[in-house]
Amino acid sequence: MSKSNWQEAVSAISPLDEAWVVRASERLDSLTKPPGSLGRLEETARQLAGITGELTPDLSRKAVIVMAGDHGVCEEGVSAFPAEVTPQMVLNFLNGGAAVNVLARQAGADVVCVDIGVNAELSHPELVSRKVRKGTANMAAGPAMSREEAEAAISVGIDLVGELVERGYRMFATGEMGIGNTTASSAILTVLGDTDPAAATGRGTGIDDERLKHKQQVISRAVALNRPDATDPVDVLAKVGGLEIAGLVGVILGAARHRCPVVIDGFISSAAALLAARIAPLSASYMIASHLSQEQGHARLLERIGLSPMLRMDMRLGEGTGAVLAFPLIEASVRIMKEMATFADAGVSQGPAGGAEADAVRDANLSETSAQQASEQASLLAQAGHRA
Ligand SMILES: O=C(O)c1ccc[n+]([C@@H]2O[C@H](COP(=O)([O-])O)[C@@H](O)[C@H]2O)c1
Ligand SMILES: Cc1cc2nc[nH]c2cc1C
Repeated sequence: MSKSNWQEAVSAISPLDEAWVVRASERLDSLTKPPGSLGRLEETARQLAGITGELTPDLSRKAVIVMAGDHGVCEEGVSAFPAEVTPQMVLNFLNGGAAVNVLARQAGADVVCVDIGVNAELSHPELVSRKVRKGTANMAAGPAMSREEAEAAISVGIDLVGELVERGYRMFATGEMGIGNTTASSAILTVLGDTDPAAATGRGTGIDDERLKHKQQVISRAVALNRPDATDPVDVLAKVGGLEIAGLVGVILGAARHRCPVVIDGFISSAAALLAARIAPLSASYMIASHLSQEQGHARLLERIGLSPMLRMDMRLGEGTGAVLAFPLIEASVRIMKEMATFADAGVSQGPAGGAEADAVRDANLSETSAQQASEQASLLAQAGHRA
């Protein structure tokens, strides 16, 4: 059987370039600061070098891809908001009035809004119309979609990233809109994260205690009915996932395929990231976790992928809002590499004071620092892929 285009993309994902991680480490240790003192910025600079094969990649052309889809499981009363909010918010994104639009403008990023599975017929000059089907089916009554539909939605994400890379985009953020999609994401965490539905389920748009219990029962019912195979991530996606989640799996795989960093937003995006990491373990090293959502289960999802979030903002909106907030931090790490003076340039003394012996100690420490950090990071990134 010939490979589908998404399987081709998966086979084309390669590991980070370790030689560039080491080069980045050496550069970082030559800059006027104690080694390692810029913490996560340094880690990000090394990761970006390993991803792009450049010390100072130009990531200024960047987009948040907001995948939108409806969820049949809304019939079960699992959300605090009605399903019609999904198409209404799509129009809000297109008109520039949603939170993600504001934060994207602040970060100098473009918002690309995709109809991958909204029930309504939507039309707007800026809308990317790639509907795979009108909404998922209710997973509490049968599979959310067929395997073919899940694969088609993954391909939508991969193809879109390919098109954007052609147009010069070099960094991506994941965003989504779909009333009911925290139910799908919690079901994914339950199955792939081997997690009790109670620990995997949160309040989404803001449900009360009674509805939360009901939502957990709906998830347990959907998992028992569909029996997704935890060793087959595409089966899990088709049976208890969502079209926009599948589209984001494609965005993540596509970014990794094109050696671009992909910034992961909150709970739903992280469910897509866990699926992507299970489909293609190497894709995990291209991910940057932006923030820790308030949604119950998010920390566990990130831990299962081996990611640690950059920010804690007590947000739980989705849309890509947290991911877009992290863009300037990621660009700051490139700027550090580009603009900071080295010890030699600035005539700043490096390491412990006094004598040839101190110099020798310093040199030993420094070379250890570079090599150690680079190899630690390479192995952490490899482990992230391995764990997922
Ligand atoms: O990303 C998150 O962490 C997040 C947490 C809670 C809710 N959301 C957003 O809220 C919607 C899903 O919530 P719900 O309650 O309808 O399942 C969907 O449009 C998401 O973008 C997003
Ligand atoms: C208003 C609204 C905006 C959203 N953005 C993402 N999910 C959302 C859910 C609601 C209800």
